[in-house]
Amino acid sequence: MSAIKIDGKAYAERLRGHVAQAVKALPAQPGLAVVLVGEDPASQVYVRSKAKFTVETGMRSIEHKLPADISEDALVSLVRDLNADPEVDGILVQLPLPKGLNSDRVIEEIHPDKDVDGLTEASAGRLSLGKKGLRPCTPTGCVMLAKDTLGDLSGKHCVVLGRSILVGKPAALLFLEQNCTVTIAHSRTKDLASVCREADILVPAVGRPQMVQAEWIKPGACVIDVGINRVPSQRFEGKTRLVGDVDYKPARDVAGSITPVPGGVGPMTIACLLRNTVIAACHRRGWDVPSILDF
Ligand SMILES: NC(=O)C1=CN([C@@H]2O[C@H](COP(=O)(O)OP(=O)(O)OC[C@H]3O[C@@H](n4cnc5c(N)ncnc54)[C@H](OP(=O)(O)O)[C@@H]3O)[C@@H](O)[C@H]2O)C=CC1
Ligand SMILES: Nc1nc(=O)c2c([nH]1)NC[C@@H]1CN(c3ccc(C(=O)N[C@@H](CCC(=O)O)C(=O)O)cc3)C=[N+]21
Repeated sequence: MSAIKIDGKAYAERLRGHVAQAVKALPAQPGLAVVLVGEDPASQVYVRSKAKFTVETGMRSIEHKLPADISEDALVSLVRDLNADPEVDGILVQLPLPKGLNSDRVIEEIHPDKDVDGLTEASAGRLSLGKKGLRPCTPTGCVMLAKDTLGDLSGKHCVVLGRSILVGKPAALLFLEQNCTVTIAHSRTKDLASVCREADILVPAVGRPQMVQAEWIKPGACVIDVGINRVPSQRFEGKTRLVGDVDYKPARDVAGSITPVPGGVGPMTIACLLRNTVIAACHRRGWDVPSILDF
């Protein structure tokens, strides 16, 4: 039996359609500011597609591209200007920042009401306390795909592999919010294979190409592969290709459902960012959040 392929690309397209519909019904156009520091090629690709989809869904995209040698104070002062700008509803500072810039300090400057990445202390605190707030995009995308595939997640055992601030830790909290029984595994976990094999929902977010083997997967489990790893292509010399943290082909024979890479969680991250921008705009400007954005 081959696993159901969870089509994150199609789900993300649908979600962007809902965002566009929501935006049309608003009294004014939300704006998303993206700050890119330096010339990292992967970051440039992401920022370009964020801007493209922001415009496609009817919102305003405000892009700030800054040289890698910008001072931390200048960057902080840009974030403060964006906080004060009434036309800006969401602020995203693309990570990682070039060496020498303290990303903690810069992120902490973002006003929590505009924190569409969900990375400030205020947003993280609200998530961990179960209060309303902006939730991190990639973990939200993971929950959406799992719910779309499995329905109610109550009582399911979810194993999150990785505990980063951007992905693993918030993913664990969001699956907990769905009443899952959650295990967080990481580099010090003993016998990863057996821990993973307990999972009804397995969420690898480690950044190690094809680390998760078919034998680590409980037959029938739902696998949400967050990893995005660029490796040399075997077919074309000098070219690269994207692979996840899961050894996809053999895993397909064991899992009940699985996200591909590319075309899985990646596109969901951007769609959730757009959704967060609408939610932020509604909260800030005193509008009701359109119910079409519920999931
Ligand atoms: N699809 C998307 O939209 C996104 C994808 N990503 C991708 O997700 C992956 C993870 O990203 P991110 O969380 O930022 O990465 P980090 O490097 O910040 O975190 C990796 C986590 O994996 C754990 N880990 C590393 N090696 C092992 C190992 N051998 N065994 C067990 N655990 C291990 C680390 O454990 P410890 O804490 O103990 O060191 C850490 O908690 C990357 O491939 C990244 O590209 C990231 C963001 C968005
Ligand atoms: N402040 C901040 N917030 C982030 O959310 C953030 C960040 N910094 N830095 C980098 C990571 C990574 N990330 C991705 C977004 C989209 C895809 C994506 O769309 N991937 C496509 C493929 C894209 C390709 O072909 O390269 C897919 O998986 O199908 C991947 C990864 C967001 N991140």
